[in-house]
Amino acid sequence: MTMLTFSGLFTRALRRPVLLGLALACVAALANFGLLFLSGWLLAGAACAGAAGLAAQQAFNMMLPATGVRFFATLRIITRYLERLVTHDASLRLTGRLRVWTYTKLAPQAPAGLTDKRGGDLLSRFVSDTDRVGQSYTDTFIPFARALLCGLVFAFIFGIFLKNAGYALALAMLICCLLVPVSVGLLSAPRLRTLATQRGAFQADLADTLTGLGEYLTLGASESRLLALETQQKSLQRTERSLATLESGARGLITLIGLLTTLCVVFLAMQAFHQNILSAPEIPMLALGCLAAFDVAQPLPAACQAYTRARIAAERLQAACHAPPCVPAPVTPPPALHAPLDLILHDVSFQYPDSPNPVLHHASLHIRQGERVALIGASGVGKSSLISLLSRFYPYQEGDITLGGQDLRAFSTEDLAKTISVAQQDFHLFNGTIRDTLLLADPMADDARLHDALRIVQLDGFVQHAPNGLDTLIGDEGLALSGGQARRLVLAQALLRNTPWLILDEPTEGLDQKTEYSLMQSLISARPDATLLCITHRRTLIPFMDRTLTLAGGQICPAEEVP
Ligand SMILES: Nc1ncnc2c1ncn2[C@@H]1O[C@H](COP(=O)(O)OP(=O)(O)OP(=O)(O)O)[C@@H](O)[C@H]1O
Repeated sequence: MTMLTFSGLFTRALRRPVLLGLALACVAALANFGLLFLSGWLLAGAACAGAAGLAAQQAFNMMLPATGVRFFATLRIITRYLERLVTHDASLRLTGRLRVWTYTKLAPQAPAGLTDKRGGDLLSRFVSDTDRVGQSYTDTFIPFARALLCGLVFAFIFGIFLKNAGYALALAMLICCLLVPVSVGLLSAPRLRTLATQRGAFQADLADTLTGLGEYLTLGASESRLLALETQQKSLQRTERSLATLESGARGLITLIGLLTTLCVVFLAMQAFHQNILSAPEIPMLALGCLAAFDVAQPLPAACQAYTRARIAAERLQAACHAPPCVPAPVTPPPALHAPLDLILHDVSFQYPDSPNPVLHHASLHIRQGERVALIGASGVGKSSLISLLSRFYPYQEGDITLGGQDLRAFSTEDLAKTISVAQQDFHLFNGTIRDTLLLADPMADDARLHDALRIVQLDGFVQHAPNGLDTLIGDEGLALSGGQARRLVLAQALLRNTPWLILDEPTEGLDQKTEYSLMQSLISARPDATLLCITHRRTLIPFMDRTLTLAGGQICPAEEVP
């Protein structure tokens, strides 16, 4: 069912290249058959003429069949090349479309809908599963369609020369093209399901291990982790070996059936020769043609396994992509925002999906445009969760939130990002240079603007002394930076976005008091008009704010009112 869904999605656009690929594959197979068929006749005919004396030698026309052999040999090479070109191009394009489709389904689920999914497994679905589904036409449809179409033609040609040989070939082809591959497919299916689960778990564990290698080393757990990965790798190899054994066993069986059929054809041809129905050169012609005919059946066991692999991959993709976004996308374009861009929460209640405890419980709040507000509260009370609500990462269950008088539900995360810049507490930095990191926030910013943002967050000195200035690499997750430097780089990104609202979650965590003071001073003088919501545990930031609110027990109230 899931494969059909994907077929419906993609075949229309790719029907032409897939059909062209199939036509080329059939021509290549027929050319291969013609080559051996004619070569058998030519060799035997030339030998017979040679043995029959000078007159027979001179009467034997070598030129025409030799030209035919050359023609088939050339045709086989050219059509095989073109078939690969066309089918690989089609399958790469299909994989590309599938990856775009997967992305468009996964992206709206982020971040809330992806918290229960493992990064390595998701990556494996995104890369390997899309690949398998994308290649299903070239790996499955084309080999099967070619085998059935060409099988019919081969049997028909044999039937022209010798009816019984045609029937024998048709029966053997039917066994090799349907019975053997389908049996392999059925026997492989449970193993392929196990393999998909094992591979997903292995890739997820491997990704986690590589990400947390430092932690494993410092915790002294690296050896046990490597041992666990090795055990997983071994069981993966065992499953793969059993699949390879099944596939090669089936290929062996097809070869055996091909040889037995050839013997049968030779036997029938000998009888026909004695009855003067066939000439002597036609016996090796039919024998070699019979061997060539089975070439199209050889890839079918692997094709059946490829089909099951693709079906499982399609199911895995559907499973990852089918979930609706945690926050439904607005159905109409976002309304225009007009000043004043006040933020008002009225009686808002929120709890995480599958969590019994509400984080916000009938909470209310009013922040006027241009205000600077600190939000404090005990750890785990829900301060960062409030940011997630304002970024539309999660839906709130009760109450209303408005920005500039407009309901927040009318905006998507991307719409809101045009008005609100957020520097998260748990940020992510991509591996790249300082310049790349900053340009993510404002791709049009010139060096002067980048340096200006770095100056405000007190990083200009560091960048000036860095070996490559703005082109210094920051490493994975900013590993080449200190915690405070990485946090300030994220702050610089938020500033570069130049939005009227700034929400900063613990912006000065990890900074000494002097740097913290300079940073806040230059931030406020650079953006005196910005509305600032600053979540902090640090009392040192409070003098920079107009007022302080406290979040406690799911409610937000002025700090002075907290008992
Ligand atoms: N994605 C999530 N799914 C379920 N529960 C969550 C999720 N994120 C946070 N929580 C829970 O929600 C509560 C509030 O967490 P939150 O991170 O908002 O607290 P906080 O006030 O920002 O804490 P801190 O000051 O330590 O950063 C916590 O009990 C936390 O366990």
